[in-house]
Amino acid sequence: MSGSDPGSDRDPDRDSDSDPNANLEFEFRPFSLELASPLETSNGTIESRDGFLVRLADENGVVGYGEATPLPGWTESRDDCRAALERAQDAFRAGGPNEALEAVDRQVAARHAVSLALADLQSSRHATPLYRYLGNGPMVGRVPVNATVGDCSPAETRTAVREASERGYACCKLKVGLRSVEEDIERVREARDAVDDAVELRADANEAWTYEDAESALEAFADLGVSLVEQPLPAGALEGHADLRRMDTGVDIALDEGLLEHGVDAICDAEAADAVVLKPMALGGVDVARRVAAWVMEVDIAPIVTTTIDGVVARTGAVHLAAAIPDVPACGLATAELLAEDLGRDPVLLEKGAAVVPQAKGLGIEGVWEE
Ligand SMILES: O=C(O)CCC(=O)c1ccccc1C(=O)O
Ligand SMILES: [Mg+2]
Repeated sequence: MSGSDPGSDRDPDRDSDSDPNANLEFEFRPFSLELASPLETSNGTIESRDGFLVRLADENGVVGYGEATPLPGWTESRDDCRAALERAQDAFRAGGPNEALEAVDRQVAARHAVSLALADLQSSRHATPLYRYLGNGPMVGRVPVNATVGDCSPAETRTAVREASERGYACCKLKVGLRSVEEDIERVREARDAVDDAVELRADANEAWTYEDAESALEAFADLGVSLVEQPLPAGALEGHADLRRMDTGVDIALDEGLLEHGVDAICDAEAADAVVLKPMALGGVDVARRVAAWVMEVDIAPIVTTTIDGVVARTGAVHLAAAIPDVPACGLATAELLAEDLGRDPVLLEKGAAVVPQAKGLGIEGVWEE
């Protein structure tokens, strides 16, 4: 974290006059959010998102919110997440923020919630929007976002991409890999045909393909002007992805599951990616994701921020993260519409293919706890 560390000067005899965190209240409670319609990916169908909302409050009434929305395969289980948050609560009361973060160090969704609540609280105290606290950078009005199109028929793909472009999206990401490569190529052909060439098309195979599948898909996708394919091969296949890059089709290779499995160093050494996908919920927080972004940008790998279809608290955190990254490419942040319900009012307006970044203090979230 680039801001001042909320717990570094903690006094063992916690004195509320000198330590603003001495009497912080730490609470959390469960929630369950249904999706508007299930999101089909080649790794399974997401039907609902169940997690925990965290709330910190200090004696002056300053509040910080965090969200832990575990997704099996990407994060710890819901049970492990709850147990970790219970430990964090105890550690918070006995020690302070640093002890709480330590208690959730290996549970990424729980760490996401605790670190986000602290960052929201701290940036609120400084009357700074979270993204400026994270990045120390300039004011940013909006970040570009992609529309997310789940697996569906070629005709439905055409309609979904056309509708997204009519709503102003300049980038659409199609989930692929559930159908044959031939049919996915057909879907991309329909998508390409449905919109102006200026609309960027991406695909996300979520590890579905063999090397041969990926070769044929990339060749066809290149002709259809697809800009990037996310995780064509299984996460373990670092060399395979490097080989796909060396085909030099013009289609960029992004690693998502592969980043979580291998980390930045191994990806750089293998020259396995043009871009990496940063999911704060799976990386352990927006602070961790911000550091990964800075690191990969130094070696010319593009950081793309996405959610795991999170509630409004985590989603807004991801918008702030994207706003803290200079010249961020289109990010997978238009996921609110995939949910049938939410934790509270959304402070992020989606307009013409961009997320309008909240400029209020902290996350800019209000009214998610009361109700
Ligand atoms: O990136 C997007 O457009 C939306 C997010 C998304 O695709 C996703 C959502 C949940 C779990 C995994 C993924 C993924 O990128 O693979
Ligand atoms: Mg992905």
